[in-house]
Parts: sequence; C-alpha cells; structure tokens
Amino acid sequence: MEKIKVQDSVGTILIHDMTQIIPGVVKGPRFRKGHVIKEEDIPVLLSMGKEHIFVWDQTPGLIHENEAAQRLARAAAGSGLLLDEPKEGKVSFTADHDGLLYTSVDGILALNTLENVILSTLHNHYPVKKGDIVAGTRVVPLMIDESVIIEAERIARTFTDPLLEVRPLKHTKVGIVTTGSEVFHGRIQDKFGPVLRAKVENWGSEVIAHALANDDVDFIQRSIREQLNQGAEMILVSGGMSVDPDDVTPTAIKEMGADLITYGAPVLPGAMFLLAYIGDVPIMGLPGCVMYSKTTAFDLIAPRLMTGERLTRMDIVKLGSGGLCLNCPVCIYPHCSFGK
Ligand SMILES: Nc1nc2c(c(=O)[nH]1)N[C@H]1C(S)=C(S)[C@@H](COP(=O)(O)OP(=O)(O)OC[C@H]3O[C@@H](n4cnc5c(N)ncnc54)[C@H](O)[C@@H]3O)O[C@H]1N2
Ligand code: MOO
Repeated sequence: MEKIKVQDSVGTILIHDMTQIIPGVVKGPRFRKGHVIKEEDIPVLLSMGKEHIFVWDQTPGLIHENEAAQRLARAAAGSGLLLDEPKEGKVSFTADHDGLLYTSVDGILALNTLENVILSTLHNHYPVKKGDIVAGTRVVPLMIDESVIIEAERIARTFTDPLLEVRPLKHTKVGIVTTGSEVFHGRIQDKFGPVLRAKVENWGSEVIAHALANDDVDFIQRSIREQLNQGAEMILVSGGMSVDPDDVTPTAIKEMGADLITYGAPVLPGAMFLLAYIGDVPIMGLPGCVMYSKTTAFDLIAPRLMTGERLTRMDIVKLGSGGLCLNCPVCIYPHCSFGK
C-alpha cells in the first residue's frame, strides 16, 4: 500500500469504505470502496480527519478486507442465514427465517484465536426473527495474508455442525394435561392452560388437546396416553411438581415407562422442571412458576425441542450458568442474560 496526501488524491480510487461518525447524527460509510475521488470530496475527507489515503498496490499473498470477510462468512455460515455485502470491511449474518440461532462456541473460539480474525455472534440458542442480525465477521487490517483466511476455512471444516445456523421451530402438535384437584373440581379457574396455549401458539405450534386431571397417578397417565393416541408430538403436564403429598406428576410420568432425562433444572424460576421422553415425544412436567413468571426454564427448553433437538441431561445441566432470571419489572427476555 502506498500512502498519498489527500490533496493529491483526485482521480484515485478508494480501496476501502471510509466511515464518517458525527455523534448523534450519522455513523456509516461516507465514501465506499471503488469511489473515484473528486475535487469536492477533499474538504469532506479532511473534515473526517483523513490527511492521507492509501492507494492499492498489489502485494502478492495479501487479500483485501472485503474478500477476507466474505470468505470468513461463507466458512462460518450454515442454513437459515443470509450474508450481506461487505460494509466498512464487515459482513453481517442475517436470519433468513424465524427460529433459534445455533452457534458452535468452540468453533467461534477457534476462529477468533487466529490473529486479526473477528467473528462476533449472539449467544447460542438465541431466539431470532427473520431479518435479525445475528453475527458479524471481519479482519482487523485493511489487507491480510491469505494464509490466515485459508486456516480459518480449514478450522471451520473440522466442525461437524456449521459454526452458525438458524434452525426453524417445527409446527408441533402439543397436548396439555393440567393437574390439580382445585382446578379439576372447579374450585378455582384454570390459569395454567391459557399461559401454555399462548406460548405454544407464539412458537408457531398448536394445542391439539387439553385435559384437566385430578392429583391421581392413574388419571394423569391415562390423560397422557390419550393425547399420545391423538397424535401429540409434545406433552405438557402442569402443576403437582413439588414436595406436597398431592404432587404426583413426576411419579406419574416416571412410572409410565418414560425415559427420564431430568427432574430438576439449574434454572430459577423453573427448578422443578421435568423432561422425559416416550419414544420421540418429549413430556415436560411444569411447576407452578411457569404459570406465574413471564420467563422460566420452559422458555429456554421447549423451543429447542421444537427444532427437533433431542436434549440430554447434560444439555439441561449446562443451563446453570446464566440460569438465573433477574425478575425485572418489565421482562425484556431474550435481550437479557437469562439463558445465555
Ligand atoms: N417446601 C417447598 N415448597 C415449595 C417448593 C419447594 O421447593 N419446597 N417449591 C415452590 C415452587 S418454586 C413452586 S413453583 C411450587 C411448585 O408448584 P407445583 O408445580 O407443585 O404446583 P402446585 O402445588 O400444583 O400449585 C402451586 C400453586 O399454583 C396453583 N395452580 C396450580 N395449577 C393451577 C392452574 N392450572 N390454574 C390455577 N392455579 C393453579 C395452585 O392452586 C397453587 O396455589 O411449589 C412451591 N413450594
Ligand atoms: O420450581 Mo419453582 O417452579 O423454581 O419456581
């Protein structure tokens, strides 16, 4: 790269975007790569603090920041992502549909460990909407040794899953079994069912059956079996999850031959959450807090199940770090530390 004075630069071609920042007014590329500098640009460049500019000289082995960013983005991106054009040397990754962002924490670490390589993402399992920016990548210098990018591409290939991917939530047929003698006998109105229905529908799925059950193991098991026969692909059993003698939901699920993944999750609220499978159908036991609190273990776990991911006990155990909800007066989840 050759450095020349801005006053001598009329007619030369910019080799990178030039950012103008006027606090509170603008932050963006004032001149784009490829722009031919005109006489009237000189005062603008000087006002942006540029007394000199670089002129491209082709040094073998070096590639431009835009090409480097595009190659890094292609190496990291899996399905469900769109890559935009480089802007100020950076390529952004945008969600191509609603879903959950899956990131390879180890893969991102490996790439960023390479000097001058930057890959910056939202957290793993972040819920995203179509059009959301979920990551950005660039290199630090204006030109970089191509071997660094080749190494990044090689590292990305060593991971079986893509470094970044947006998985859609599948339309899931959900059955709800609401336990509790107080609701079953009509002593109080069911408040759990509507909360669960709203969440399920918000995830783009559908409640195909909703049963009320007394605090009775056989009764609860019968209700679950009926919903399985009706084609439920996920079953939510609410209430009866804690320590009272009438809390029989865990016993009912365990004793019907389900494969128990966990009873208990290191998430507050939601410590008494239960996950089991009957065949491929996840059955969740949901404690009272899921009805009461805006966001709980249920919100961290159910969307992952709806992508088709089969969770292990270790997946649940890992939720401990970041598993504490701050219980803010106005919930801003997912834009907070919960579940991150
Ligand atoms: N000694 C302890 N007591 C409790 C613990 C504990 O660890 N030690 N945990 C507390 C936490 S945290 C929660 S959350 C609840 C767990 O509750 P359950 O899932 O067992 O819920 P229930 O006992 O069935 O009900 C609690 C409460 O919510 C009302 N409820 C339940 N279902 C409905 C419904 N469908 N509609 C309206 N209201 C409902 C129920 O009437 C109770 O008032 O346990 C704590 N206790
Ligand atoms: O189990 Mo509770 O459901 O932690 O809030």
